[in-house]
Amino acid sequence: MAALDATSSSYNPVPEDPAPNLYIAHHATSRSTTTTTTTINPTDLLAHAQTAGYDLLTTPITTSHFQSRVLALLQSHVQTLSNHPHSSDLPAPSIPSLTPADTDLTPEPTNTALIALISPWLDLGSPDPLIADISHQVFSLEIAYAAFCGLSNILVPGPSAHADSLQFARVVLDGLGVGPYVELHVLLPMRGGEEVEEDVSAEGTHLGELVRSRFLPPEPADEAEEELDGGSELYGSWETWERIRTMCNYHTRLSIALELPRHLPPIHLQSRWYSEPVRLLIMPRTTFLRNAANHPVLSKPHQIYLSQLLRLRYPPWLLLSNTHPLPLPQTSSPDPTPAESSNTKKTLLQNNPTAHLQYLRHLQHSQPPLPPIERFGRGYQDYMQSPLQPLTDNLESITYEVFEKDPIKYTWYERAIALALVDLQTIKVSDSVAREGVVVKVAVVGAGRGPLVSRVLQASKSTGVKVQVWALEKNPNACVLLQRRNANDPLWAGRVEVVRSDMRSWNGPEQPSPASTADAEKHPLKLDLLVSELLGSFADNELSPECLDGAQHLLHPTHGVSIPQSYTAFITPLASPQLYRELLHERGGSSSGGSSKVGKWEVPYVVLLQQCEYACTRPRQHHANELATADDQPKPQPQEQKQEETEPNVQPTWTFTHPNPHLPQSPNNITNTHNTRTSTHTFPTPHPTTLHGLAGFFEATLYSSPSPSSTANNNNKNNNNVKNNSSQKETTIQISTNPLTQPTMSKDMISWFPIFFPLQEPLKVEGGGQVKVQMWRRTDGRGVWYEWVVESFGVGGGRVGGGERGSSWGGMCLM
Ligand SMILES: C[S@@+](CC[C@H](N)C(=O)[O-])C[C@H]1O[C@@H](n2cnc3c(N)ncnc32)[C@H](O)[C@@H]1O
Repeated sequence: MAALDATSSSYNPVPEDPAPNLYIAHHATSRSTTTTTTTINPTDLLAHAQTAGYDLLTTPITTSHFQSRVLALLQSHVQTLSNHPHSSDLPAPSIPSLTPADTDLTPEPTNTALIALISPWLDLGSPDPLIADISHQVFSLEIAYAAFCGLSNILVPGPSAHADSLQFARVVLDGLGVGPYVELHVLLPMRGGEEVEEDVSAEGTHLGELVRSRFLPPEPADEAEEELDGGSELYGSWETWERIRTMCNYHTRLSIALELPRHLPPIHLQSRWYSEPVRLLIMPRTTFLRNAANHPVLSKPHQIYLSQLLRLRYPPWLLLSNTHPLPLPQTSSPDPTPAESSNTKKTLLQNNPTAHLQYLRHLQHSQPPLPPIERFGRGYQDYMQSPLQPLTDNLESITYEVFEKDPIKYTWYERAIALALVDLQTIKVSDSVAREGVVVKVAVVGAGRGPLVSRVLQASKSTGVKVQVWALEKNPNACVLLQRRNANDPLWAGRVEVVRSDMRSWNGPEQPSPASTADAEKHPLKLDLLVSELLGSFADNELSPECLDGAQHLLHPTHGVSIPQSYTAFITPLASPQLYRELLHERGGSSSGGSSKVGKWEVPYVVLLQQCEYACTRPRQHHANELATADDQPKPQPQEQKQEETEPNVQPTWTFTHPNPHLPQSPNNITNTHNTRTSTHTFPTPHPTTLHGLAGFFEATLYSSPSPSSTANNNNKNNNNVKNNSSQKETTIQISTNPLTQPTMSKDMISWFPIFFPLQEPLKVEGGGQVKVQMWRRTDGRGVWYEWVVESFGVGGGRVGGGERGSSWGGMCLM
């Protein structure tokens, strides 16, 4: 069991569902307070923007006066170069410090609501060293002055078409060093080969136009080469970003300002950007359509994408770009005549200066409710926790309390128990032992505070099958509650025998009362049903196999049933720059913040995955457990719609079955080698990507009944995870965290978040290449750990990278 660490003080058990946070900025690419008006400075303009309903405002750092000064300096230098015999030896001119005429910014307390704009006429990453140098100097001056004035969010125009993106990245890295608190947001289009509107509308001379011809890269040699470029162009902008952030070593203060185009790119590319740190989302006027009433609206795909982004733990800020000038207060005029007044109303309707803003506010307040797992895990999205170790540690009551909030798990267990009770009764009745009414002997092993014990008693009541119940728990503190509950809970009514023991050392139920001693002597007391919930996010990672092996001898050898009967772990490659960045920069040397000796790369983490991408997809398949009727299908959530045609390629690793028919007898099983596992996987990778680890899930069969007609099933006609196909004569209750099967097996179950096996080095994979994964479950008889190796292969099959072995040996689960 592994979802929330409930001991965290920020855990809120009854989260409400307020509108998502949405900060909206007014952005004008040509805003220049000195050229449009001499009276309005950025501070006053911000006040007007906030009065109009905006939260934030963008502002240039320097003025057109500064631009003219830099251009004049550059031109004079170029002139000198042309007259100079050794022109290449001359250093680039130094840009003098800013003067009051060069900037309208002054330090003000309200400046935190301003987003500073690096001059769009710079050519950072220019192939011409002179232009690159001048641009770099201006860039540093602007960042330094913005930081001085208290503006910490800075929008940096992305590299121009001919720029060297590594040179650009080098400059950005320097910029991050200029101000210790500034956050740089690099402006990029979603699709490669597209220009952002910002560049198109930049005013004045762009330094890129002044690149000397000898520095321009050669034109593509022939058409074939052009075609080659065109093939990877779709991901071109993302690949530029990938180079920038790799060069900047996943800097925590570096993120993306993404421009949303009028036509969104394919869903796989949308998903890619979704997984990246997009902090600013630029919405030019052209992103909007007009509805029948001539109001600006977003297309359905834009709305869906925005909804996904708004559900993020830190939704991006929206920049409404070049929609309308800010409404400024008018100078007073005499009252209008009725005719004038009517005309004004019409004009306002047609040309409402905040229509786009109002529409976005409307979207903000009409978002669909969050699914239960997101509501439950709010604030924990992409937050990595070390898995629980309920075998070695004794859990707190509050942790059990959080488990017990699951709306699905316990109900599904009760249904499985009811099915098993009915089947076991049938078997025992047919057995000559039971002549005067059958009693099914049930032990809940690892009973915690007793919720599964209650479910056994409830199932007994609903099916009419008599039970004798033991509740075994090794946590002495939980045993106090179990005993108290047995005394006080009317359902328990003193009928439950509480046993404080490790299940592996329990010798089994006591002999029955003297009245039936003769019977007991003939038939040693064995359990009919063993109920446990020892599953971790990767199924077997909390040592359920080892614990249940140790209790297997308690079960009746021919008809004894374990709930769960089996469980399988699943994996898929994951791209998650956020998790990688956090591990790299924000975690100390160890997984638990410093006190433990375990390296932070040496443990798998339990994490509610959100801002990530399942990097390996395949065409959508029909899953065996999906129901035929569309009505029963869960309505797709916005995030799931990206899986309309493709789905994550999630593959099974290994399975454990209980009771294990092949369990070796002592002393062999002391070594535990029968519980080691190995799996090998190949994942075709359709699009270029960079992997940061593996995501793990599980599916468990709680109980699969051979009987087609069961009371439990008839009582639960509405449950959508019951396979009841009379031709197969099977009724199966399953739970799942696998994203492919969870919606049909156990939708809305919240007890388990996925597990994440990190890669210490991000692994690049070509579009059309393959990822090979090997996983091992290993043991030395003292503990259990995992090892994982991920390799990338190119389109031609050659090995591209990877191969380092990840291992959780240092943080192994002790047996
Ligand atoms: C995930 S909790 C489940 C508690 C409860 N059955 C429920 O579903 O809410 C697992 C419980 O098993 C107990 N446990 C784990 N290993 C055990 C062992 N070897 N013997 C007895 N109890 C064990 C833990 O102390 C913990 O209370």
